[in-house]
Amino acid sequence: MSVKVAVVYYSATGNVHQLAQAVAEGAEKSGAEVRLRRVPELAPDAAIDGNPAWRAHVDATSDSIEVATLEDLEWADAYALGSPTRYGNIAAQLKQYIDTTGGLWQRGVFADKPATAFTSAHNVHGGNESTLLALYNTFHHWGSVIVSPGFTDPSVYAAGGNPYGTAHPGANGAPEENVLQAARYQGERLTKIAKRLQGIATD
Ligand SMILES: Cc1cc2nc3c(=O)[nH]c(=O)nc-3n(C[C@H](O)[C@H](O)[C@H](O)COP(=O)(O)O)c2cc1C
Repeated sequence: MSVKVAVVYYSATGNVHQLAQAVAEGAEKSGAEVRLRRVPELAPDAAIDGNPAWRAHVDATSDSIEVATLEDLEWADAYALGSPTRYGNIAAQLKQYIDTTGGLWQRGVFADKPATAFTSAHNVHGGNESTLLALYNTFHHWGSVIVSPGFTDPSVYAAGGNPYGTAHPGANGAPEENVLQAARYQGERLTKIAKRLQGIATD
């Protein structure tokens, strides 16, 4: 018996996409069945075309990554949500998806399930933590069990020491191995806690 993890994210220029892949890898390595899903792009083409990196990422992932549905959340035993930091907050694309979950919430689909979050901003102090805490606000309402990394593994320190969740400063370029390793660890930890909550033996 394996736990099922939904990694659901929005990414405009690819940083959060890479973190999401790493979280998914970590969860899979720990024995989870994983669905890696992107939420729909809502921005108009005029905005996307104004940033070549944004257009390139949209085109690169439109066929290769499946779009998240509400059924993915119903299916999963655990959640990892990722968003770029937008003015210190969640990207509207991911928030729009979250704001369609009222029916699931009413049925208690999210209750008692572990959940975690990750982000990328441009700056080290550009609002990473406020974005993560904003995502955790949703988890409180869902009745989920928040599984932040804390300082429970050396990879957290090596990636800058953020106990709230993996946070990549995009000013440094694409996420490097230290940050990807912290994201993998976050996926592993989420899976471990999900197994414990389900009474599945784990270390
Ligand atoms: C509208 C907008 C708002 C942003 N707000 C912030 C911010 O508050 N702090 C920050 O450090 N970076 C900010 N950024 C930069 C992105 O968070 C950063 O480039 C991030 O790494 C993008 O992730 P992605 O490649 O997954 O799209 C903003 C970018 C845009 C387009």
